[in-house]
Amino acid sequence: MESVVAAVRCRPMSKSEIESGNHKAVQITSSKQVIVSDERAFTLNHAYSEESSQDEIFNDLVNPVVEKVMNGFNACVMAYGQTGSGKTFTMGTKAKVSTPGIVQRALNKIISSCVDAEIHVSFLEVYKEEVLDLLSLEKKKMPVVDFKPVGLTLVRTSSVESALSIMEKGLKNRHVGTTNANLHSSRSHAVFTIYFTQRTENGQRSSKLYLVDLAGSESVAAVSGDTRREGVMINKGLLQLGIVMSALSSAVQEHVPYRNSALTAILKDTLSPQNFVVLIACISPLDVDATMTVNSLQFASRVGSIKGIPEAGLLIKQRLPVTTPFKVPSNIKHRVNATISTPGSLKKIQRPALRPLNHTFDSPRTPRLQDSKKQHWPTSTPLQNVVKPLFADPTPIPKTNNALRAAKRRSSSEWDPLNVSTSTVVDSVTSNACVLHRSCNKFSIYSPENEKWLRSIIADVFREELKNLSQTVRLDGPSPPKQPRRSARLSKNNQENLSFFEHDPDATAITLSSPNRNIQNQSVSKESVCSTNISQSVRRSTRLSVAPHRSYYPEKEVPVKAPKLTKKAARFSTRLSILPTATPENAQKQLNDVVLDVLRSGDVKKLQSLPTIGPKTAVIISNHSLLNGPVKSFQDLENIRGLSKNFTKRFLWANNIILDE
Ligand SMILES: Nc1ncnc2c1ncn2[C@@H]1O[C@H](COP(=O)(O)OP(=O)(O)OP(=O)(O)O)[C@@H](O)[C@H]1O
Repeated sequence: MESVVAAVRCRPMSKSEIESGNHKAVQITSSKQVIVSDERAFTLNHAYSEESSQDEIFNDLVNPVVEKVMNGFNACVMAYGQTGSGKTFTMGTKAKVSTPGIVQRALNKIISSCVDAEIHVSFLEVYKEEVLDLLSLEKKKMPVVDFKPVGLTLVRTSSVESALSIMEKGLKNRHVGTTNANLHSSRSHAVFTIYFTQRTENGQRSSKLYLVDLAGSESVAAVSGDTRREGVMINKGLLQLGIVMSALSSAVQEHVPYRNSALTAILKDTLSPQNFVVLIACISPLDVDATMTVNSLQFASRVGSIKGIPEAGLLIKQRLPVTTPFKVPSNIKHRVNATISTPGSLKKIQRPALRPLNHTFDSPRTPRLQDSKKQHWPTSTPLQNVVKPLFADPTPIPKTNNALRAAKRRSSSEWDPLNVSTSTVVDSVTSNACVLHRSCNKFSIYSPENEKWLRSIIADVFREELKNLSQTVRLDGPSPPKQPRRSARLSKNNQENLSFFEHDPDATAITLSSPNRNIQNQSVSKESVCSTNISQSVRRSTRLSVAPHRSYYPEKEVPVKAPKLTKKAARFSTRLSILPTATPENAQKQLNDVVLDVLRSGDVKKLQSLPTIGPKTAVIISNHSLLNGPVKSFQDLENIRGLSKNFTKRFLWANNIILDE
């Protein structure tokens, strides 16, 4: 049996419809095909004509599903179609039906087949997007939490009669109205659920059978008021049901929007490929309903294309919890966390608990083996013998940059007795360790993976050994000259320089008069050198602040810059410079002559050097000189046109001109 079955059932025309002269537009051409208005053909799993009976529908479509429910599977049987197309008739969700529908037959089948099973029923409706419990007295609204109506009334039943009476009780609460197509039209989606529970040898088996009588899809264009609002909400629920079915039938796995409506939310349990779903599209045979018929058949075709693999409830319970790739099981969480370092902090390097073979190679910077582990190491190894000749290796160090740096490190840190670089020794020891490893296979002290840490260990060990060796050599034989501290060397040099200065100051002058230091010989004095020596006991910064080279270098004569004169002052100084040497007796006369000469020149620039003569006045005097010849005396200034009457008086006073009486 297929998990999703889509069938079509065409209702017969009523007497009134025949009398009114309606034409038939639907033809059931085979057990699976239906043709609408001789134009649209639909092929579904089953196609039932007007002559089909309730018994036939149940046996073909529902009976196999009921058997699956009794075997632990969930199932859903839905009647879908336009209003007045026979959904309620087919489902049997009507009180006092003349012909039992699917609900009655399913109850009869389940209750009569399984005596030892527990049967519960519930009945709810979805009206205007609200979920109402039809079996509660007050017809309470129920919130839907986690796709389940909270507080739904479940009634246990053991007989078909009691179950049907329960359903009829609920039907009294159902919203029913009148539409153009149906005098007793269902205005809500009704869901009658049969809960089947049976104890087996393997455990308890629970399953559900949803029997859904959907409200009729209808055009809301011709209606108004409450009916219109009801129609809008009904269509909304059906539209969302169609979207869910489309998502389920899609070849590409996509999000199924169960939450978009109350109807799809409460049917989520059963509307999935893991359950059995039977959709019966009820259609009207009338040609006037052809459009709605085509819509219903399209919906049924979509549902029929859903391919699923049903799973029994018991099997679902036994499935192991699925772990997503991002979810770390709690039992290994601490181990996973240990591998993730905090950003910004360095991961602590854990060295393996391996030690060099010679105990003299122990370094305080490397972990020590426990005694229990140490006893497995050989007491004497050839490593010591291999290493020893290295200290006497007279191979000269290649003067590369690295070698220079290594030499610098040696000179600054430790004495190197045989001029062997640390890196060379470490390289040699590492390679010898490799040789040793090959000869003693059971000790995996060296491998390409741990070469780095092995190098570091050997470097540490080598430094320690070098220290010990240098001490031994000092005890045994003459130790090499140890370089004194830099500060001591500097003070010694200064003392030497002092005595050198005392005995041969000229030689010092020659030394200091190198091209880099342009010093003159006579600048060096004994006093300055003495002051240098005295200052050795004070800080270097202090010594520098009173540096003796100040006395070596004579202070240069800084040329005195002349203050920048203003234009007027410059003119005045020019005028003074042209004054000849005068004596007190003829000074006034000479001044008068100089000023008069300037007036006679008629030069505009020279004229402006005189007080009270500005650019305009200079031009006036210059023009006058051009026209009438040079000015002969100071009195001529009174005759120059353009000058004020007081100009001559001001000019004479400003230029210290005193005329003879
Ligand atoms: N297969 C059928 N055989 C005989 N009569 C039928 C059949 N299907 C429907 N009818 C009759 O058609 C009328 C309308 O049917 P029904 O109430 O089931 O429609 P509906 O789809 O439920 O309408 P609504 O959506 O408005 O509730 C009823 O009187 C019913 O008896």
